[in-house]
Amino acid sequence: MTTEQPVFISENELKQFTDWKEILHALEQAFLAVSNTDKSGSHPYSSQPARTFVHTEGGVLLCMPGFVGNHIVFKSDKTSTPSSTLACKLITSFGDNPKRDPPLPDINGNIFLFDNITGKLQATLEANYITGLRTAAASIVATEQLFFSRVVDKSNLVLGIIGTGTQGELHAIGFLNTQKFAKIKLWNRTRSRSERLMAKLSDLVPSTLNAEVVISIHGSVEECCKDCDVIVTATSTSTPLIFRSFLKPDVHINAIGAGRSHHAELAQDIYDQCSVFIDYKTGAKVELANLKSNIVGEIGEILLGTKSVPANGISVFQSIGMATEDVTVGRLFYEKYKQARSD
Ligand SMILES: NC(=O)C1=CN([C@@H]2O[C@H](COP(=O)(O)OP(=O)(O)OC[C@H]3O[C@@H](n4cnc5c(N)ncnc54)[C@H](O)[C@@H]3O)[C@@H](O)[C@H]2O)C=CC1
Ligand SMILES: O=C(O)C1=NCCCC1
Repeated sequence: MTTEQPVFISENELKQFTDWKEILHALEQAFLAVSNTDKSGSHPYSSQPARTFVHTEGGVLLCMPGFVGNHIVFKSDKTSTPSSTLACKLITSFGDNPKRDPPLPDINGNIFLFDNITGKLQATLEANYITGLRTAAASIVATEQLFFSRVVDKSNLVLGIIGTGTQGELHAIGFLNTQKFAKIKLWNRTRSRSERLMAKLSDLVPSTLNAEVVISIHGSVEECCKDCDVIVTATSTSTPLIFRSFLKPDVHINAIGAGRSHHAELAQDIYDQCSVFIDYKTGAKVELANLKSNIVGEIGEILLGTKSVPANGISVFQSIGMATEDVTVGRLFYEKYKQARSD
């Protein structure tokens, strides 16, 4: 039996292993795993309860356990045999943190990876950066399925980012690295935060798929959403920021922010008319219980071919965030860490 001690993998170590293609693959595996009910086939499968919340005076602690069986860790390794991974993310959200001196992130978390045979802890991974990456990758996979699959003319597409905090930033970077856009439009409640992101993106752009992209900052949500084909909302607002009249008829929205509820960013007149897809039904039963809209299905059901994509109209990916995403992405980063150590 192994006597090895668990390793701790810091944010700085993790950053050098970022590979968007592999992360998108890990997300596809997570989506497939939650929607697949057949353990005997070739697809991954999962065990994942709804996450639990512990509320305190200052914030909330989320406990996110998950297991994914029969998943392929590396897309690029054609010979890799399927793996099974057990993990639990513990993550806090303390809304006053950004106002502290020095400021702290609102969200702070760690992923605990366990040996699938013995149940022993193998690794603790700092999870602020991974949470941002996997949330952005979930939106990118959802956008590929719900938007790019139904769009004929892919030239001159416009992406809008509403909320340029940690999640907004990683979404912008993820989309720049994986999809073609002619323009990226930014809005944030505090303009200086959009300016900071614009400067960062301008430095990154030459090394991405989008060397010619035009980036702009907007003074109102309405102006930012105008002409957008794809929108990301990544704010902690508790009241709606986007109304139907701001939108193109076939826009796709990734709504990821979680203020008082997970569906506060979009007005009811959008939910009255759109097709909503989610990450997992088990979580939606709890966290989207008050959402009045047409929830068509899970992204994994599209990937499995058991649900089809509406040909037109507004599509919304209502991202809750789920443990299986942290399971497959956490395992990918752990394997990359081990490879780097053995080189
Ligand atoms: N769906 C998912 O899987 C995940 C969702 N989240 C949620 O995404 C949201 C953003 O998270 P981070 O970027 O990490 O936080 P952050 O603190 O870096 O950014 C928060 C953003 O929300 C904006 N904001 C806050 N209150 C607002 C209001 N009333 N009106 C307009 N804008 C407002 C801020 O200006 C800032 O741009 C949070 O609600 C968080 O809980 C975070 C991680 C995963
Ligand atoms: O999925 C996650 O991770 C989170 N979702 C909501 C806010 C905290 C982190």
